[in-house]
Amino acid sequence: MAGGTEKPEWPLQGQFRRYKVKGNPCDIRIDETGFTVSSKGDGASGVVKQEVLKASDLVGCMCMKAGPAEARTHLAFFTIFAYPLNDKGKKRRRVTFSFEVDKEDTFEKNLEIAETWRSGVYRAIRIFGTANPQTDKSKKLLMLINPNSGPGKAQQIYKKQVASVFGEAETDHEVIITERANHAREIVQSLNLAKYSGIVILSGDGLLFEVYNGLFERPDWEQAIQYPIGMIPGGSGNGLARSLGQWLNEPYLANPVLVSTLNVVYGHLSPLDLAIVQTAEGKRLLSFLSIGFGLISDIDIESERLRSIGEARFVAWSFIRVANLRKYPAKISFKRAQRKTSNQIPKVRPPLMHSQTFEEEPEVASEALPDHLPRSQSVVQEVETLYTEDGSGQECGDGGQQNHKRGVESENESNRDNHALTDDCLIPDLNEPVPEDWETIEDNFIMVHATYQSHIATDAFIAPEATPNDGIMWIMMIRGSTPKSSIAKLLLGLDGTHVNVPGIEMIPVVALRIVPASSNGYLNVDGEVIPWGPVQAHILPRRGNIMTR
Ligand SMILES: Nc1ncnc2c1ncn2[C@@H]1O[C@H](COP(=O)(O)OP(=O)(O)OP(=O)(O)O)[C@@H](O)[C@H]1O
Repeated sequence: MAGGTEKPEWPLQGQFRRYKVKGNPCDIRIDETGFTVSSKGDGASGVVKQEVLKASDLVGCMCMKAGPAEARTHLAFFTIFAYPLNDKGKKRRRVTFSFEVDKEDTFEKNLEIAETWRSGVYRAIRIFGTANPQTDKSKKLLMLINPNSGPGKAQQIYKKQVASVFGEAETDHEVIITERANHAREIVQSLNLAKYSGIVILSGDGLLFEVYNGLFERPDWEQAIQYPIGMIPGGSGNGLARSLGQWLNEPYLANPVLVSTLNVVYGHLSPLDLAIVQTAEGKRLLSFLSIGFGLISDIDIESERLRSIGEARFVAWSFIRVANLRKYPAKISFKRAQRKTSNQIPKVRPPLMHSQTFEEEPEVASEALPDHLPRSQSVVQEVETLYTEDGSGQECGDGGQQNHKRGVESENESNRDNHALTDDCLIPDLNEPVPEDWETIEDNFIMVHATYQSHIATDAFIAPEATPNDGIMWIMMIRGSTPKSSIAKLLLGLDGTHVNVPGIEMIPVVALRIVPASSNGYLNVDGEVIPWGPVQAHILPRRGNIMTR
């Protein structure tokens, strides 16, 4: 066994003293289920306290040497990092365990033992994850940060929250701060995808829309859109990150950034539904969130002027818009999905399993930790300096001077129609009549919004039954005849209960055509405006790959 006892391999068991914690040495063990530490109290009764961290809550392990204050220079140390749920399952918290390795006379030999434990921790993490494909850990991630997203805090979020978890998890990555609208799109259009294990967005949904459309515009788009994507919320519209939290039954709201960062460091890939949108000009766009017009779209677009207040902008603008309801004459056609019925209360998911910890871990403050050893691979990023793609350093804060630009009308002149799709066989061209098995509703509408994710924003739980990969677009439809009281109820709580409010129709579909009959309005795809006019979308079930736990 590691730690001075014989058998090296698996599971690892040993006895070590905890760094800077008084008391007897602890028995520790790492196996497929995770990490267990048993500590015996003083005295004859010697109550044994056991704590268990599930493998799925472990993120990494670091080996260290003694700091300058430590006289026993032959010691080595290892620290295990984990993010278990708290006892009520309402939040994830950081837990560290640091151990001294004092089995041998020399630092080098003790370090070897510490390294065995480090490998054991990563083995436990990997074994837990074998059921799902994972991102290729031998390559680095490309992280794109929009310094102007939402209230402009994305770089701060990276420095203060994301970089430390990436360091603990040895998640090698390269950061690019986007310099202007469409920068991310241009980067991914010509990116050597083989160089990276995936792309992580630290921003709002708008930057992911750019990335997906950059991938969609590549000649190899059919493979490119399957590229692993990670999403860490940093904008004012974070619908996908919130939807993933909902699906995974994570306590997302307690710490959205941590929960989403953990999705990235685990790097399991889950299939993600995407949709192809065809506009009247013959353009095709790739969408991962929603398409619609009317009330919610208007609120999303018009509240843009309040973006400095972050996600609260949607609520604030709702009050203004509901007082001045607009109605839009239009023809809505759709192919109904076979598998779901509409307007149901969502099923409650089983609670997550907890790691078994008896008390809040007395966290070892990072300054109290021994010195980190330089690692063989360059895996811990310097937090102060972010790296551009060519490797030249770029100080945080450089990239925020560009104006935030909305809309995709003019941005992609070169959007050539190279998407001769097998999937297009499903649906006719936009200027052809819809097939006979489609349904059509012609009316005045307060809104029509089709979403493939449960949330289109943190507070907008539009489609309670939607999961990221069920192959369904949920149309939420409100007709002009719906009483204002129903609309008010809806906007007071887009919390999933709205599906039972009279006048709110939820229709599961796989394809949708919108033909507006009014001269103007906002057509919204993933929070971006596209030109007002006929448009249709169809689902590409499970075509994307999103990083999840
Ligand atoms: N450096 C930059 N300066 C200005 N705009 C940028 C920059 N980088 C990216 N953008 C643009 O900002 C848009 C919105 O970004 P994002 O979605 O990340 O933030 P958001 O606050 O959530 O925005 P939204 O208003 O779309 O919800 C992106 O579509 C992108 O085109």
